[in-house]
Amino acid sequence: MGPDICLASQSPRRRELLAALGLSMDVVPADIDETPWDGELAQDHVARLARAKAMAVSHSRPVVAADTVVTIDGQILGKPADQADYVRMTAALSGRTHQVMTGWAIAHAGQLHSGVETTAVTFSVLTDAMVQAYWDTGEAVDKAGGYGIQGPAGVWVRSLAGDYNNVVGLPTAVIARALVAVGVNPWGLSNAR
Ligand SMILES: Cc1cn([C@H]2C[C@H](O)[C@@H](COP(=O)(O)OP(=O)(O)OP(=O)(O)O)O2)c(=O)[nH]c1=O
Repeated sequence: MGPDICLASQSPRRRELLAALGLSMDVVPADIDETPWDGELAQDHVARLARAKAMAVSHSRPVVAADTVVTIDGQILGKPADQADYVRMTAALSGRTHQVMTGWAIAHAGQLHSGVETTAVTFSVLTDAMVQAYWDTGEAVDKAGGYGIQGPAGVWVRSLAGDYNNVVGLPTAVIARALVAVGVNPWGLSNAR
């Protein structure tokens, strides 16, 4: 019968989140340009990239893709280019509330289902020592906004509103509902709301 889904992502976090739901999958990363367009809003950006990733992969099973950014003051924070970029990002996030937006898309049988999920995260004030110590762990580089909530940077969080998994990279509750709609349903969920 083959796997339940195809995951169009190189992110180990996304693979783990979907595996934790009990889904089996083929992994076929989609390599697309992730540069925001001039003036592009964060929610439009993540929606566009998630759809592009899902459509870039062809597979007989539903193709799941996502894109995550951190946004604050109208700025899109992707993965830091270098340490100076990371320091700039953490300065913007320190002691304040930012939004983590994940665009998701499921391509199947010529149809595309997609959406954007937002989680609000409030950080404590970050000291220079905290920012340097976290950089030294090496965890900042491949993460939107320069932090991973699931690791040592979890201690920076004062409060969170929304889906925690969405911050890690996939809004699993919403994705599960969308998968049920395309016929993947290992959970016995009905389509009733
Ligand atoms: C904010 C935050 C981001 N992240 C990660 C999730 C994503 O992997 C990454 C954002 O980059 P993305 O471009 O969304 O994903 P990716 O490049 O890792 O994988 P692909 O494009 O193939 O799907 O940041 C965390 O792991 N924890 C966090 O708290």
